[in-house]
Amino acid sequence: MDDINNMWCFACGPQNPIGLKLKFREEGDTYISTFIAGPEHQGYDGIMHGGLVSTLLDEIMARYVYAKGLTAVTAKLEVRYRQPTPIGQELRISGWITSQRGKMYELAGKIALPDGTVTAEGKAMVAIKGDE
Ligand SMILES: CCCCCCCCCCCC(=O)SCCNC(=O)CCNC(=O)[C@H](O)C(C)(C)COP(=O)(O)OP(=O)(O)OC[C@H]1O[C@@H](n2cnc3c(N)ncnc32)[C@H](O)[C@@H]1OP(=O)(O)O
Repeated sequence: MDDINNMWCFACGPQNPIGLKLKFREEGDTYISTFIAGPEHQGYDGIMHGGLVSTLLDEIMARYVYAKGLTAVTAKLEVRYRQPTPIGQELRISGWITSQRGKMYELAGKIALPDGTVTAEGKAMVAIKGDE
């Protein structure tokens, strides 16, 4: 999983022509990204496809562990779709660590609209690969 090939990550790889090209920053103990979905990301008209909503949550949580210098993979992902996630509005995607036991991190995440409405929430177990 070297970084050269990781440049093709569907969610964050800058070289992936059909990827989401997410960028990230850390605010306190929270990892943040933003995304505006287009019609190419929708399922039903005007609504982001649920699989891509879960991709955003998966990425913000697993990549936070990766950003801490660890090779991390998602072992379990749970998504609660609270209400439709619209296209054309800036989505704020955030993730944070809730616990750690050995090589397993537990994280939570959410997607919020500019007015603060939460459209989806996630929980993940993220495993560290190898001897890190
Ligand atoms: C610039 C570019 C950047 C690029 C940056 C890129 C960031 C990309 C982020 C994307 C994130 C992804 O989508 S990653 C892709 C999707 N995920 C994957 O492909 C992962 C596939 N699964 C695996 O590789 C494996 O199953 C692991 C590593 C998760 C676990 O395997 P393992 O290491 O052999 O561990 P194993 O012996 O099974 O279990 C060890 C302990 O963990 C527990 N455990 C294992 N799995 C689970 C589970 N799902 N839920 C609860 N507990 C679990 C076991 O009970 C055990 O506890 P005990 O008995 O010891 O107490």
